[in-house]
Amino acid sequence: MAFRVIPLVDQRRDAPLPAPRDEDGVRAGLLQDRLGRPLTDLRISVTDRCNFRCSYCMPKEVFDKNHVYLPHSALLSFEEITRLARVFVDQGVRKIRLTGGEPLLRKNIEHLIEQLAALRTPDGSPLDLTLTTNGSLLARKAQALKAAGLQRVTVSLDALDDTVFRRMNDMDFPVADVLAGIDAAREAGLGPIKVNMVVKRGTNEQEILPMARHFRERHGGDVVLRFIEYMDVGATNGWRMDEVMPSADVVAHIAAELPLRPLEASAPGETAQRWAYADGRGEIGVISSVTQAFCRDCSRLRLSTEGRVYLCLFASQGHDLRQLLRGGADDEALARTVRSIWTQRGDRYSELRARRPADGVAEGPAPRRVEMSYIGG
Ligand SMILES: Nc1nc2c(ncn2[C@@H]2O[C@H](COP(=O)(O)OP(=O)(O)OP(=O)(O)O)[C@@H](O)[C@H]2O)c(=O)[nH]1
Ligand SMILES: C[S@@+](CC[C@H](N)C(=O)[O-])C[C@H]1O[C@@H](n2cnc3c(N)ncnc32)[C@H](O)[C@@H]1O
Ligand code: SF4
Ligand code: SF4
Repeated sequence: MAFRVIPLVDQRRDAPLPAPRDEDGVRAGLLQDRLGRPLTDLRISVTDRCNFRCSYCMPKEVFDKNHVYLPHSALLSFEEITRLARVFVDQGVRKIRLTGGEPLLRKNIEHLIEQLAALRTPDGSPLDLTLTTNGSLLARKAQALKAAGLQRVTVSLDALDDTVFRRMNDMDFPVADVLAGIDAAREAGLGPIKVNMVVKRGTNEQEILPMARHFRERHGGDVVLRFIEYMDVGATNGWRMDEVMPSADVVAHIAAELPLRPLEASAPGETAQRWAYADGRGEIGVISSVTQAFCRDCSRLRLSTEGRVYLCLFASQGHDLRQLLRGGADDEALARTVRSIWTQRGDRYSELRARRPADGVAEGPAPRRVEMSYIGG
């Protein structure tokens, strides 16, 4: 596989902040973008570092050689993150996901969780506060995360077999420790727990059925396993269409042994299509970002570790809020900027890519996209 080296500077190109506008895009009290999509979901990257080197995300050949990680001074502090989160919540955000990189590597992450858990929507409701983790530190941190106010976790796990797991994440880490993390999260009450498995054809598709059997037999309906199509996100993973296993194939593969029936979406804009086991013992989800794009309902905004706002996972430029924040902007100025950014948004990368199935790559945004570990997966 050929890897190109993308120096950090490419991740830091800024889109100019739009001139603040007001009222446009605010309909029925909801801030909407140019395609009528509300802003309800904020994903915050708390670190660009990780202790895994998943080939589809942070390939060792790039991230252990020429990659420059953010210096500590560039990172938003917990107070800065919370202040921005409050501004987003006032604009309609109802769900906050902490991610990265590996969010449990960020020192004292539970202090940030405490601050975010105290936020309330304008009608006084708590937020849906969650976190995505590779599970490596979860067994030891689950109780503290729960005590700090985290509601639930999503754990990434690509295989049950140690050899296949290592092939995916390029680290010598036992699957048993991730499974212990999932058990600890359940015991701590961090449910409903979701387990995300990226399927890479030729690498881990033989693990689909063992994973389905394991989670249904051990956890029944308490853990929802979701299969994710391998995406062409970032610029370093050497993505090829022939390594994508379409969700339809995953569903057919499982249903041949364990019959499935489709379920309704549980929330508008949900990334996963849900399927129930016909015998009632739990459900699975499939996230078909490549073969069945879901941009139409995309209500997600991403805040990078150093305070840049990205309107799409495949963006190549962000809007720098840290500069405004550290330049003394008050909350109303920040809110006006957020409204302007969102109301001018028209991103729908995956939909555009799907229209060009020949090579699977859209013309849309510039090819040098930011990495998922930086923007927040
Ligand atoms: N193309 C695309 N893929 C996404 C987007 N959001 C999430 N994904 C993919 O879906 C995977 C799972 O997303 P999660 O982080 O679990 O978020 P979620 O599905 O919104 O989470 P729940 O609230 O638990 O349903 C991610 O790791 C991505 O691979 C998105 O906006 N665009
Ligand atoms: C970037 S990681 C960050 C959080 C944490 N380190 C983890 O792995 O759960 C978030 C999610 O992105 C997914 N992901 C990363 N690269 C991907 C790709 N190329 N295609 C699909 N999903 C990807 C991972 O599987 C993981 O579930
Ligand atoms: S997917 Fe998560 S665990 Fe894997 S390299 Fe990316 S950030 Fe790390
Ligand atoms: S490709 Fe961009 S616009 Fe489409 S669902 Fe993903 S983040 Fe949203």
